Amino acid sequence: MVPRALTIAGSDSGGGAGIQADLKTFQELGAFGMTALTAVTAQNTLGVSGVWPLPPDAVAKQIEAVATDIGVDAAKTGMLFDSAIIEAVAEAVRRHGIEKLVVDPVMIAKGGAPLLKADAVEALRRRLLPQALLVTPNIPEAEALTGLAIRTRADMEKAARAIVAMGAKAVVVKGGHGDGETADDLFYDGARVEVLSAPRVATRNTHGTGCTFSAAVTAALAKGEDLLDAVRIGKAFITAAIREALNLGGGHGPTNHWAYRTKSGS
Ligand SMILES: Nc1ncnc2c1ncn2[C@@H]1O[C@H](COP(=O)(O)OP(=O)(O)OP(=O)(O)O)[C@@H](O)[C@H]1O
Ligand SMILES: Cc1ncc(COP(=O)(O)O)c(N)n1
Repeated sequence: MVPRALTIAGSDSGGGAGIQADLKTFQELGAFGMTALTAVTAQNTLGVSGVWPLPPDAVAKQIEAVATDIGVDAAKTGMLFDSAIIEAVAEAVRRHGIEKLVVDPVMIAKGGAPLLKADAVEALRRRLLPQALLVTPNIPEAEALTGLAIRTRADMEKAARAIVAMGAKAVVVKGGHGDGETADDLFYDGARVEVLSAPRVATRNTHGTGCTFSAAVTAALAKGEDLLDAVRIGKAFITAAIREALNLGGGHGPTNHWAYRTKSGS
């Protein structure tokens, strides 16, 4: 069988984040990529200059179209923009029995532009987290979801436990926003805590790191990997992509989606 992966996310015209990052990542890992677009953004390495959300119905219809014909082995969500789109996605995921769901709770772009309305955090928490196999917040997103302040490893673990208590089966609290020697992510599935660590790369070219990581995990899940192995593959994929990040544009350049395939053995 061909592994089939769906991304439910926004478009980044700059190609480094959003559905563009997701499709490139799916392709690199040998999964057939499909999309349900939630919003169009005008965006480059310098920031976001426009956001146009799609009607919630249009998002639900795209999910229905692919799920009822091609089939979905695993799916991820990225930018969802508002609570009406979140409701439509949650309902479509439920109706089509998509069990391997990775929720990347995208809230704010690297340049500071909001990609989720402030009043939609509650819908994310209430409607989508209970359906998630894995949630992948960065530290500010984990703080927004839990109301906790996160400064230490113990804080990350506390937030991870709170997110699993909201109904998600597992969580990775990503440590990319820290400033230590290593970029450490904390995995928790209700039973075990695992820290995934990689050397921190000194680069400003980190546009789309979160999208790329969650897409790699989703592709690995579509291929039948178990959850922790899929997260390990995601970590190896994003580490290679950041190590070989592309110096494009005048701001935060994109990660390199082909680095895992071409460089990870070297
Ligand atoms: N400079 C870095 N060096 C190595 N790994 C990094 C670096 N920055 C982020 N990572 C890793 O990249 C992955 C994504 O984490 P990050 O915290 O950047 O996500 P994010 O903030 O959601 O991304 P985005 O800003 O694209 O939404 C994590 O595995 C994190 O540890
Ligand atoms: C459409 C879209 N989705 C997600 C992100 C987050 O990525 P980043 O925080 O790296 O800018 C983005 N910038 N644009």
